[in-house]
Amino acid sequence: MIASPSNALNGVRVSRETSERLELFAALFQKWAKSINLVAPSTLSDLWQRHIADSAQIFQLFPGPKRWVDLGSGGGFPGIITAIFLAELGDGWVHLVESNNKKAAFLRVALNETGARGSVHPIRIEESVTVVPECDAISARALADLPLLLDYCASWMTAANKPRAFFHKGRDYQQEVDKAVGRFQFDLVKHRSVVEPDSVVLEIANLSRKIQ
Ligand SMILES: C[S@@+](CC[C@H](N)C(=O)[O-])C[C@H]1O[C@@H](n2cnc3c(N)ncnc32)[C@H](O)[C@@H]1O
Repeated sequence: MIASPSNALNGVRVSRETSERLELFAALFQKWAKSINLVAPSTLSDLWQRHIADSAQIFQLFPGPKRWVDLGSGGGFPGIITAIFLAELGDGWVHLVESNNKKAAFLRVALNETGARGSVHPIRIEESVTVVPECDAISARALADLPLLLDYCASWMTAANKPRAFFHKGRDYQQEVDKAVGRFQFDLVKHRSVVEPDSVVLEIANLSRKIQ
């Protein structure tokens, strides 16, 4: 095992193969970001820390082969990074749901060129449950507030296999949790972000809707 290319993965050790895939993805991302707005341009100079390391922590929280759904994947965070980690294991799969056609095209190229394990669904999240009927884990970053995320995920998360969800959230996450508990019951683990001191990753399991 070697350190990541720029030592920017906050102590996460990755194999040479994964490191090379991440580097390839970073180069593709920089190239495409010039013509498509994949992330806020002001964050491009900090791609490794702000986006790749931030995304890598999701797979570290729930490692191993799994069927993932990444909602609103945008430029691939965290879905493509999870799919790159899975490539080394040769098992597991990430379904990337992204309704913007240009971003979906980029995601396809990124999967093909890095050999990551996933597929792109250029559709609305609201339609994706019929396309991806079962999963073990769900991720989403910078997509919606927690109540709406739980609405998006409810069909998967109330299935018998009880998937878990992992959501990046900023410092105001508690207000979103308070709003969500009005409508849902769930188990919650707050993981402090390894990248942003005030941010967290919310891990949610055993979701059910409260009877109103
Ligand atoms: C703010 S971006 C975040 C992208 C990425 N997750 C990240 O953290 O960089 C939100 C993305 O979700 C997509 N999106 C928003 N609502 C959606 C929906 N209902 N169905 C599918 N994609 C959606 C947008 O096109 C956009 O690319």
